[in-house]
Amino acid sequence: MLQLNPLAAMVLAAVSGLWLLSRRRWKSRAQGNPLPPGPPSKLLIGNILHVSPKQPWFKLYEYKKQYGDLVFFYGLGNNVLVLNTMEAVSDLLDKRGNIYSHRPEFTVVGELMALGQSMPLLPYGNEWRAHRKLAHVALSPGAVKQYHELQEDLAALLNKAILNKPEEFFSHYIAQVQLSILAHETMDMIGKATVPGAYLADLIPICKLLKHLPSWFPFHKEARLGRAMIDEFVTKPYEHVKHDLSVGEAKPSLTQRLLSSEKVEGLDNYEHRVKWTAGASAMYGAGGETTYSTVLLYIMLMAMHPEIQSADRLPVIADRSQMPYLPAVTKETMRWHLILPLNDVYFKGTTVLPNVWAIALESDGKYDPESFIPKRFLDSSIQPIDPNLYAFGFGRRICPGQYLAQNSLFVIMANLASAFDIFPPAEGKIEPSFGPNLVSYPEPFKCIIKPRSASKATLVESRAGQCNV
Ligand code: HEM
Repeated sequence: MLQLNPLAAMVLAAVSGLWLLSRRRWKSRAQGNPLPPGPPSKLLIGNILHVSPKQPWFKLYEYKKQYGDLVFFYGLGNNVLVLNTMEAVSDLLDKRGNIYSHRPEFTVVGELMALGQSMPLLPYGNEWRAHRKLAHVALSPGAVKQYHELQEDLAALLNKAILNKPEEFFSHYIAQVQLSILAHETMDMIGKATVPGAYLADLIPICKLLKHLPSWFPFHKEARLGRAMIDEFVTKPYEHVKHDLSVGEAKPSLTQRLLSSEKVEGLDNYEHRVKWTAGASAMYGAGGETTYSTVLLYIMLMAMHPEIQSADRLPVIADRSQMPYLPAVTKETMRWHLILPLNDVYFKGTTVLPNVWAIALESDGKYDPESFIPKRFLDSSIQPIDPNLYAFGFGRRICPGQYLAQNSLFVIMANLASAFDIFPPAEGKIEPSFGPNLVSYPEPFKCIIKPRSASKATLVESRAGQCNV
């Protein structure tokens, strides 16, 4: 009898499986079944390879122009449905959120590195619900008020750091939110590993079997390292807050809020869940990546458009309703470059991808969609879609940190706008470019940041002196 070694058997099983799956789709199209259109396909590999794993949003935007509101990709055991309009996204992900709220499985980062226990990767179900309940306690619109003072202090300290060393603006914010080297490296590793298709085992379902290969295979080594980094990243800050609570010195934070408030009713395994909810939030947003990259993007856009900056005192979060121009600048910053351009859900074998990039670039009928023009959000003759409706995701998976993030963005941007003028670099000009990770933040760039006046500089110094952090 023919003896196959395990690897050859897996490869054979993979190829046969793919061939069968691909034939089914191929036949379905040939029989006129109503699959949405997509780029031309080939037997065995379908058309999935038209979705590049590197910054796929650019190509997907082109496909929208070519194939319309819904575009379908398949092959190598994957089905991907791309939704290109707000209507399509809202029909599926908001109105039918009960079925479109699963996540695709990530074998390497989710299972082998154990990140699958964090909220963003948890499947839709009881464990995920428990994490969302906890997140709601700490991050609901009412709960985030308790962080106002802290956020205002952090914005004031950022202003001071920039005043003292304006040329180091790129790293101040990281220092500000106390992202240690470990956190930064872990975030970078997670950011790379969670881009769809980063590992073969995630791109080709049958390759999930690769996880059964002996532990000396190189990708197992990489996974073990990743697992240890993630574990330390989640456990260390948690233990730190627990210690501070025990000696009565804990500062406001998600973990502090959840450990010091009444336990949420009906939740067992409380500490483990708190640790992972706070850890996941740290990883996904509060850790800084999302807010940090939006702030960097804002500085970059201000340097490219110095004509639109002005303000005359250091603002607080309560000022938001009296400052209509700044929210317009914030919205336009979020629209002009989405820092989380991919967020997908999973339903019965199909990954559903709201193409937020294409939605952001949808024409408002008046202003060029690719240009940075904040006044589009103040012009009553048009109704551009508010980026807050798509930048934070959709349906039941919508970002639980959005209220905290909106406050952070407002207070940081308002403080920067009030204290500094931001100009392009003395030599050359800024050519915007962005990293390839899940959070797509600006690549380092140079600009000139100067205090508006000597009195502004004094105000920045004295406000920073009153901080409690
Ligand atoms: C500008 C800042 C932010 C942006 C643009 C943003 C955007 C998003 C988006 C688009 C999603 C949905 C992702 C998906 O469906 O795959 C998401 C999910 C999430 N965000 Fe945020 N976020 C921001 C800040 C924050 C903050 C400050 C926190 C926590 C304090 C946070 C915690 C989370 C968590 C835990 C999830 C996963 C939710 C789930 O899967 O149920 N985010 N965010």
